Amino acid sequence: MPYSIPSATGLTLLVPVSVVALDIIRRLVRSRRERKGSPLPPGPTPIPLLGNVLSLDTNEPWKTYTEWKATYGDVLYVRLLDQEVVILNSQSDAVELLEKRSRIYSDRPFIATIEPYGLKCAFAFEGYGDQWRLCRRIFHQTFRPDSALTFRPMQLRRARQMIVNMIDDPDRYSSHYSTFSAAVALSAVCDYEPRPRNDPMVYTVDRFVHACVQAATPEKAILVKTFPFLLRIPDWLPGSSLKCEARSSYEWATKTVEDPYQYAQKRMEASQEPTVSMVSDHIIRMQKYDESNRSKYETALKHASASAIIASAESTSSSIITFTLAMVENPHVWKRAQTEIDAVLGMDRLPDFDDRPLLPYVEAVLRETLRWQPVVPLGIPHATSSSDVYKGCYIPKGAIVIANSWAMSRDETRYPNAEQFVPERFLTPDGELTDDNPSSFVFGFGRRLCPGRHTADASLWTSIATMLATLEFSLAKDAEGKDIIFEPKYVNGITHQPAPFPCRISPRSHISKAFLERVLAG
Ligand code: HEM
Repeated sequence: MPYSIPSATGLTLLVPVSVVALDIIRRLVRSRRERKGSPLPPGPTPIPLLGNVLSLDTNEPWKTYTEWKATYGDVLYVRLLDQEVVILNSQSDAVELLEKRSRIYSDRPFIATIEPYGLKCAFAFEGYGDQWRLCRRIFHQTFRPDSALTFRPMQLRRARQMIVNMIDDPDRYSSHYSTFSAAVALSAVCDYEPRPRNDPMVYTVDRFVHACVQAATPEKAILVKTFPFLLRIPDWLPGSSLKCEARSSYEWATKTVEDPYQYAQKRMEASQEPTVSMVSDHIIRMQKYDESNRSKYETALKHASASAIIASAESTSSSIITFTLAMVENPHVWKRAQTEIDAVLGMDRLPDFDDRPLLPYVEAVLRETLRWQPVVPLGIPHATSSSDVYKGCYIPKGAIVIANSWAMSRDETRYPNAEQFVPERFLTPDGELTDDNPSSFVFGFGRRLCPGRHTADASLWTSIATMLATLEFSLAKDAEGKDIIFEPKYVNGITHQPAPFPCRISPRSHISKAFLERVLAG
């Protein structure tokens, strides 16, 4: 065979690949030494260096992990290059480890895309330390259950405003959901009232979320982790698209952090009256700190505010899109919900939070929406801060630990025909609600449990109940009046939501824009 001199490109690739390979071997040897013979949890056989990367569906990894559950069980171990990952497929194991042993399981892993995509501003990705604690404390003061109750009138008003927008421009339903979801957070964070449509602050948040959300998973970060130079190559070289995407995401992140903060600051300066919002409350508290602590506090406040805005905008609107898809596919569900609503409320008023206990079927629709397509199917990955032994298996220090909500939602013994949208599964034969609530797994576990869940629950209930009371959902029609049948597609990343689909959303016969405007006015 003729001897060939490696090309410049070959050499350029050879160096980083060799460094990565040596690092993987070094870590694997160290991990084996530390285990002292204890087995790792069962899992698919990894191939040298790459581990299980090639057997994984990186677009919907939750499905692969759920399939592997059938062979390897509820707690399984996979390796993605050198990264050790433990998947928890059952709620009981997630509670056992992430809640009962939360001292070990509350860190976050290094994900190579977080920093370059500007996601460092979200404390959801912050390691388990003082900065995270401060952000979470600031966040909690605004979003804890009793404070979150004060948002309810605003949530009702925004949900009703959303219906006016839907009647005006039903085809842009997804944009109306984004406006509603961001409006709730922006109001709590900086007392900002977005315009009903085309609001600049909502636009910024939307752009940032779209730019970063698909990149922020350990499975998708593999490329950047393996070839970090991809973030440094010149714009004109092939392969620079990733760097450009990251740069654009970073720019939107900066605006998402700064704009709400500056808005609140300016309002405080301009207003004679004290303004009430997360940012203004903490700007006042901050005055008592010295210069260096104040700067730390200011960063934490900005991160707590950005986290609320990003998390609320993305997860709430994804859930409402999921609900819409379920209604279009299952018209008998919205019809049954409307019968319940009309019987309790009559036809001349809209649902209020006081009606909630009287509407068990609407509640079951909300629970089934959360279960059917969990919007954060793998939660946000946890990481171990020390090694552990669970059910006789060794869990390494630094392992990523994932609570697979998707697998929990597909548990056929708990949810028969799990792929179907069946709210009745949450009702007894007498029509009472059962004790089963998917909120017990879709919001995560332990010290990292979603701190926005009370606000999320109220936003989702009010939007779903108001939509059910006022709208009808059906398939869109083509030019010849035939139903447009479609196969749902999903946009996947750290979240999972239906991609836009054709549908017809129209007001019920007794609902008009004038009626809604009267309700809003009065
Ligand atoms: C349907 C709606 C929502 C779902 C399904 C959801 C789900 C989750 C999940 C699974 C986590 C990770 C928990 C863990 O690590 O174990 C999380 C974290 C978080 N969520 Fe939510 N969430 C929702 C809405 C919201 C809203 C509306 C807000 C803000 C108001 C919010 C703020 C946060 C924050 C700040 C974290 C990071 C917590 C930390 O790392 O300490 N979420 N959420």
